[in-house]
This record gives sequence, C-alpha cells and structure tokens, in this order.
Amino acid sequence: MHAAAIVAAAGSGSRLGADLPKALVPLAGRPLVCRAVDALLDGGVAEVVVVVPPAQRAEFEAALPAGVVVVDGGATRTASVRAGLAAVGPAATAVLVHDAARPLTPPAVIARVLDALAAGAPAVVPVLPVVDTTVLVDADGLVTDTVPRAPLRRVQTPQGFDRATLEAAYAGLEADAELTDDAAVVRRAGVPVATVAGDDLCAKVTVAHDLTLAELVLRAGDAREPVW
Ligand SMILES: Nc1ccn([C@@H]2O[C@H](COP(=O)(O)OP(=O)(O)OP(=O)(O)O)[C@@H](O)[C@H]2O)c(=O)n1
Ligand SMILES: C[C@](O)(CO)[C@H](O)COP(=O)(O)O
Repeated sequence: MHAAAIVAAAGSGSRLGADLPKALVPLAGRPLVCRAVDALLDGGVAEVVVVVPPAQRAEFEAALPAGVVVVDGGATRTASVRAGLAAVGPAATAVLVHDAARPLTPPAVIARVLDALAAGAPAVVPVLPVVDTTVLVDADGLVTDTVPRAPLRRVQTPQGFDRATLEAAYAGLEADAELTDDAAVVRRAGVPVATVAGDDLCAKVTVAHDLTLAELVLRAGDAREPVW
C-alpha cells in the first residue's frame, strides 16, 4: 500500500486567537503543522500534501520540510481537503486526511489507521468514547434528557481512505458542501466507515487552553510512546 497524507492547515484559528494562522503557531518552538507532518512521515506515510492559507503560502513553504507539496486551501475545511486531494501523486493507493491542529498524534494511531486500510476497510476513523454524562438542552439551556453514552464516539484524525473511494465521494459532493470531516463525505456516498481506537494525544488544538495542555504534555513526556 502506498499511502499519501493530506494535512488540512488552511484555517485561520479564530477560536485560538493567535496573530498568525493556527497551523504556524509554535508548540515548544516547532509549528503545529510541522509536528503533524513529522508524525505522518515517521508513521509510514510516503508523501504529504499540506493545504495552506493562500496569503501565507510563503511562510508555510519556509517552515515545512523539503519534499512536502504545498497547495492553496479554500474557505472551508471541505474545500481545502478537496484541493489537497487534487494534488496527491499518482502512486498513492490510500489517502490519510489529517488536521494540522493535532500536533501530538502518536505513531500508533497512524499505524492503526493504515493497518485497517491494508486489511480492506474503504474508510477508517480513530475514535474515543464519550466519558462524561451527556445531556440534551432546550433553547433556554434547561436539561431535557440524558443521552445514552454507549454508542457515542468522538472522532479524531488522521482519517484513512481507499484513494478511489475518497475521490469518488468528493466528485459526487456538491461544490459548496461543508461537512465537518471526511468520513461524513464518504458516508454520504454510502461507504461504510470503520473505527479504530484514537488517543487523547491526538487532541485538537482549538482554544488557547489546548495549546497550554499540549505544552505541558511535551514538557512532562509520555510513558506510552514517543512524543513529537
Ligand atoms: N478553510 C479551512 C478551515 C480549516 N482547515 C483546517 O482544518 C483543521 C481543523 O479545523 P479547525 O480546528 O476548526 O481549524 P480552524 O478552522 O482554523 O479553527 P477556527 O474554527 O477556530 O477558526 C485545521 O487544521 C485547519 O487548518 C482548513 O484546512 N481549511
Ligand atoms: C475533522 C475534525 O477534526 C474531526 O474531529 C473536526 O470535525 C474539525 O472541525 P471542528 O469544527 O473543529 O469540529
């Protein structure tokens, strides 16, 4: 299997509120996007396409390792991944789609996704269980029900796909569609999506507190496996 990865890095990071695109924000001195790319290459991915904000393309090209393909992103994550998919090289038979905003993704998660693809899954996502009591609220914020947690999962990246399956799903998707992840794109095309175990270290940097936590994890080290 020849796996390529698309790293979605074209968001602004409005919830983080930094003065540069979130993917370029340093975590212990190395930009989030570079840490995400390092993990993918160390995890066995053969080629990487990074999708960036067009206005900051030069800064991304300067920061990223040689050999990484850089393409301009779109206004939504869906549009950015679509642009990245068009730039994947001809040899790839599988495609992983990853968030630049998940800088501490362990190699074991990447391996689980690749293994599931190699075993024949057309689509696979890493997931974690929901550990808190989960409720529904009404328009006034009053709790109306407690949701059974057993079938609920939180979805992470990298998400893995058979290349032809992902391309066909994007080809059939309306040009202005905006879905929150790529598993939703293939599910809309009727493709079954398998799950593998995610990891708390795949946590997405969304708000400033997430960056603080990631700094602390790096400083403390992690006994389970290397931290990037
Ligand atoms: N138009 C977009 C929007 C998002 N992303 C990427 O998708 C990933 C997950 O998105 P999110 O964490 O929501 O990032 P932002 O959209 O940048 O965050 P915010 O919603 O706070 O602005 C990020 O790595 C982000 O760079 C992208 O490539 N293109
Ligand atoms: C793709 C994603 O990271 C899966 O959890 C997520 O959907 C990104 O978008 P969000 O708006 O931050 O949920």
